[in-house]
Amino acid sequence: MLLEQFNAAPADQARELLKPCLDVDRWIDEITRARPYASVEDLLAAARTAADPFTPQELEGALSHHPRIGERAAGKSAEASMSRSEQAGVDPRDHRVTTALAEGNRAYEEKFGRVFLIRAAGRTAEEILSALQERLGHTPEQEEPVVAAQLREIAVLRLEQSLAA
Ligand SMILES: NC(=O)NC1=NC(=O)NC1=O
Repeated sequence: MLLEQFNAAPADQARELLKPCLDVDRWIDEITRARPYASVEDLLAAARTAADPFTPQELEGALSHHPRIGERAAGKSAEASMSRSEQAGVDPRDHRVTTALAEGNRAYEEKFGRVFLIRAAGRTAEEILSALQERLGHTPEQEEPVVAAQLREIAVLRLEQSLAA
């Protein structure tokens, strides 16, 4: 959908485009209500700051839509196909990488009680693994803003893609 269409669309269609980017109603509402946007950059800037900070409940809800790193999202939904392309840097046939990621994901989930989330697009498996190791050393308080920032980065990338589509 192009910017002009996004600006002019009925609110529920605008919301449908935003939801696979980041499933936080307050974020979707704020961006939808602030239409029309003069440029794609203005819209992406709004996406970077809307509904900031997220509540813990909003974070948990949004995280539930993201498959683990190294696990291919199944299905044909916009979300699943975007997730698969974002994780293109992780070769599921590279057992060293997939094993290390599986172990890191498990350790992270044990420590933080939620899935390890990272903006995977543009990152190699090695870069993801080193970020995972580094973040395993965080306290929950240190980690929460990092998770929120990664969710936003993914949301902005997905929104940019959806507007170009
Ligand atoms: N657990 C994750 O980090 N998942 C993901 N990161 C992305 O960039 N896309 C995903 O699906």
